[in-house]
Amino acid sequence: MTLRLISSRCSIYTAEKILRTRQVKRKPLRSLLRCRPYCTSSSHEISFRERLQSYGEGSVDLTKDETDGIAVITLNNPNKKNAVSGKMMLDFRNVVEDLEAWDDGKGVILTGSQGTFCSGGDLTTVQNILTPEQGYQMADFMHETLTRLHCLPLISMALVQGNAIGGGAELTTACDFRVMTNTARIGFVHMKMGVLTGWGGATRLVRLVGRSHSLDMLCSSRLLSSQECLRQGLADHIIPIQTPKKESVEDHDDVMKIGRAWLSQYCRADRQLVRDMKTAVLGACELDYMSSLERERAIFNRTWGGPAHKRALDLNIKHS
Ligand SMILES: CC[C@H](C(=O)O)C(=O)SCCNC(=O)CCNC(=O)[C@H](O)C(C)(C)COP(=O)(O)OP(=O)(O)OC[C@H]1O[C@@H](n2cnc3c(N)ncnc32)[C@H](O)[C@@H]1OP(=O)(O)O
Repeated sequence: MTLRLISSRCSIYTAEKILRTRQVKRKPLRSLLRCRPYCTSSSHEISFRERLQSYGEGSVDLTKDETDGIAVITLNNPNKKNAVSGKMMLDFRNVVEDLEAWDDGKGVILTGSQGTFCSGGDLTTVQNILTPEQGYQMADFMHETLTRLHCLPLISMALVQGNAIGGGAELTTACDFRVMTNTARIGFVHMKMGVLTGWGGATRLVRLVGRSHSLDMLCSSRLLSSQECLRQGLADHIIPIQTPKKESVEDHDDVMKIGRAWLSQYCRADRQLVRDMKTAVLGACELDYMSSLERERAIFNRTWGGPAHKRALDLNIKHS
């Protein structure tokens, strides 16, 4: 029943993943539903969405380049360092749904406008949804959006300039790669703000950097330099910025060009191959060993003897 409800809004594969995410330690679904403290019936969800919409600053914008198959999601609320308002949470969901339907895509870049990434939840929106029930609904909504982003068959990269703070730091963990400029910082400042990670960041961070590094990053609330992020395995690449002063808006285009080129190195193969390889890797991260092998076999079988395979064989390639 729940699977059907979710799958009316997204692919079966994504729906399976969302359910799996919700099944804490493989508990039966029924016991998980008993754990959910608040009713999330569709009427509750609609009124919560209306509430989010009323906190209407900023936008989350999507551009899709059909030539190279790379899309860009831009968090756009520059007066508040791209803090995510209620409306932007809704925009974000629409953007992810759009990407789920984009069959021609290979990669996606998540970035912020005007030389900075994101300063977390918009504190005005936060002030207006402070009841435990509203907090739960907001977390549930963002968990689903970010799980669906994480599960896209596109190779995803967070391009971090300036600061990724609180929820902004959590957003970076929903991507496959994190590329930072040398002056950028990531800070899981939640505990300093008296709250836990509301957008699923702790769960994903532990999978990225392990238990002790995660506890260090989460419980210290400190801002991590790009060099530290690289050392700890949170960042994958650093883009050097020439100017020693603060990053400016003018840098943004250059940084985007370099970031895009960095992601493109993984998007050179045929569109379907890129998507299939991402799906296989995702399965290996999220499924048990045997299920992942089964999925990998099925995906492999789609490529074997296909046009890309035959073309490569005809070329008699030497891998020097
Ligand atoms: C589940 C997610 C979780 C939650 O929602 O509870 C979180 O995200 S917790 C973290 C919440 N975010 C913060 O606490 C960030 C607070 N902001 C800062 O620390 C700084 O503004 C910083 C480091 C992001 C940027 O510093 P900088 O010196 O470059 O800029 P300003 O401080 O002058 O900021 C400019 C302007 O933006 C406003 N601003 C910044 N962040 C937010 C925000 N999250 N919500 C609303 N408004 C924000 C800031 O107040 C300034 O406004 P102004 O009117 O010009 O004073």
